[in-house]
Amino acid sequence: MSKQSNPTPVTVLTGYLGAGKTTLLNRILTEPHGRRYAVIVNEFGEVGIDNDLIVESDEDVFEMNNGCICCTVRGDLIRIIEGLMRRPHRFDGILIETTGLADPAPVAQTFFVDADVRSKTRLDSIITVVDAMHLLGEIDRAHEAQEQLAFADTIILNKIDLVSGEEIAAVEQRIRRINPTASILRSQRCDIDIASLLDRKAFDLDRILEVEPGFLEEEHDHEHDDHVTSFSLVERGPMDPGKFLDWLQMTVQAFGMDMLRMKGIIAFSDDDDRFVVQAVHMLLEGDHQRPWKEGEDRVTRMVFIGRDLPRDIISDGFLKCRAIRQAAE
Ligand SMILES: Nc1nc2c(ncn2[C@@H]2O[C@H](COP(=O)(O)OP(=O)(O)OP(=O)(O)O)[C@@H](O)[C@H]2O)c(=O)[nH]1
Repeated sequence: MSKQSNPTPVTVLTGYLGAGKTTLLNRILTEPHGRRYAVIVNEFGEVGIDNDLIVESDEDVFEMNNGCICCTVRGDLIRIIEGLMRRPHRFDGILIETTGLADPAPVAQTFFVDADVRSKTRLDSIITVVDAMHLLGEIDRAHEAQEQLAFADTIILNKIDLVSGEEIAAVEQRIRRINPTASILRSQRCDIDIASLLDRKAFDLDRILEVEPGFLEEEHDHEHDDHVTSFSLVERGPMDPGKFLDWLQMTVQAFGMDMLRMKGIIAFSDDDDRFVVQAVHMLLEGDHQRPWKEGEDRVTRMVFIGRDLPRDIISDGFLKCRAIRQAAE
């Protein structure tokens, strides 16, 4: 257990939309590496879904849903960390999962410019997860993805099952143009040695100051890409599984180019299990997750994040997938 005088190590998990951050977080929370973490999760979108996709564990998980961690909620981040520091013996480190659209600079800066936070914590590592299949298609127009790579000391080149050896080499080359020094680990579903990622003193302030000389001085003025927006769909009645899955497949095909990310928890008619759907562009996954709990609201919630997605069309199609109840019911 850490002594109070030792600063608590902080690991920041970043990476563009759908790269595999939650997959990595779930491994960190379940694999036996002998450390306990307090976890801070920030998500983009009005309806919280990420927290439902994180494995249930003994760890304390704090959600920050009221905005982007790198902009409006930084004060919240400081407050959460200060709260955690009042009970330092409950955990060995802090993990922060940022949204896919976060600039990691202001998050990292928090650990240097806030005197109270700086005295009690130590930024240990910035780990950036990369989607080997989609990075090259997005990187030139996604400023945030470039920042995430530039700030990383460790890059996890994930989803190597979806690309060829030559494609992996091309992605690595592109990463190296942005960040020549970070260690790059290849993975499938983030299957890396978790213990080797944690508490490793990898963050190097001197290197960051080379990349961004004003890092410690100014307030970072971060601008998000205005074309990337998000909307949510919520429905309290059950959905028809056949109609819903057909519609979703069609939607992903039709709008996948601009659909950066989709996630949903679906309540199907005549089904006692929650169904989880996720897409990154046209790659769609869906599976039963766990039974609905006693008293849990069986509500369908979906979040779409994309470039100029036609909300009305998607919403209309969604509503047509509601299960029709028999008049006798
Ligand atoms: N084929 C394949 N799919 C993967 C791999 N890693 C993650 N996925 C899938 O990719 C999707 C996104 O993974 P997440 O871990 O939720 O990604 P994220 O970075 O947390 O996504 P955000 O919600 O945008 O923050 C999910 O459907 C995962 O099951 C991989 O190595 N190979």
